[in-house]
Amino acid sequence: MAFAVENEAFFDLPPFQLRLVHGALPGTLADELMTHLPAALPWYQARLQLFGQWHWSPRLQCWLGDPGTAYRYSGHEMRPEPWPAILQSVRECVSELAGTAFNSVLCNWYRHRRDSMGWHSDNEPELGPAPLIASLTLGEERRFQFRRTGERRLFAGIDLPHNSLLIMPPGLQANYQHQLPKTRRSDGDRFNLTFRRIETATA
Ligand SMILES: O=C(O)CCC(=O)C(=O)O
Ligand SMILES: [Fe+2]
Repeated sequence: MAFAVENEAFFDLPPFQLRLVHGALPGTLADELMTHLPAALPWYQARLQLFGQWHWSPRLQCWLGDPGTAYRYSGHEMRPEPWPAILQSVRECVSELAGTAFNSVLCNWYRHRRDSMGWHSDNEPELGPAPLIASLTLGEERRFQFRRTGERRLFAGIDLPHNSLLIMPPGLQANYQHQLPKTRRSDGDRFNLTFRRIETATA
């Protein structure tokens, strides 16, 4: 079930409710980010090992955070890069909307419709047992999908338009997985910034 109030929509993934805020950032800031994110962030393409074979990750990414927010991901210690000036007000705006003091962000750049992210949940131990994750989309609209952990059947899909913020509440990650599949529909650049709070931060 889904319903909308003014600039927000709510989606039930029982027993959790997701909140999608439309027009999350001032429009001029969202447009400015579209122009400047490619050069302003330290993007790279990761190499991933899958069933013994090495592949290029189907997207660009980078990890930003406060000092002390190192993070283990697929067995690698990820040292965050510092926050660039262009993201300071974005971080404040997203923290305010989500009511959470985020100290790190994973940035993803989907360059075209064949870029994607496979099924997973954001359940790294550094995030604590029940993290709240706030996911900001800029650029091309793409569909974000959910399934219950341990099931193959698709449970829900939510279209994430430009300048929207999806708030995934505490508890969701332990019970649902999500993915961003390839698509045939849209083909432009999409940036996604998933704001997180590393509970084990040392600084
Ligand atoms: O691109 C998205 O909307 C999702 C990204 C994501 O799931 C993640 O960074 O963990
Ligand atoms: Fe995720």
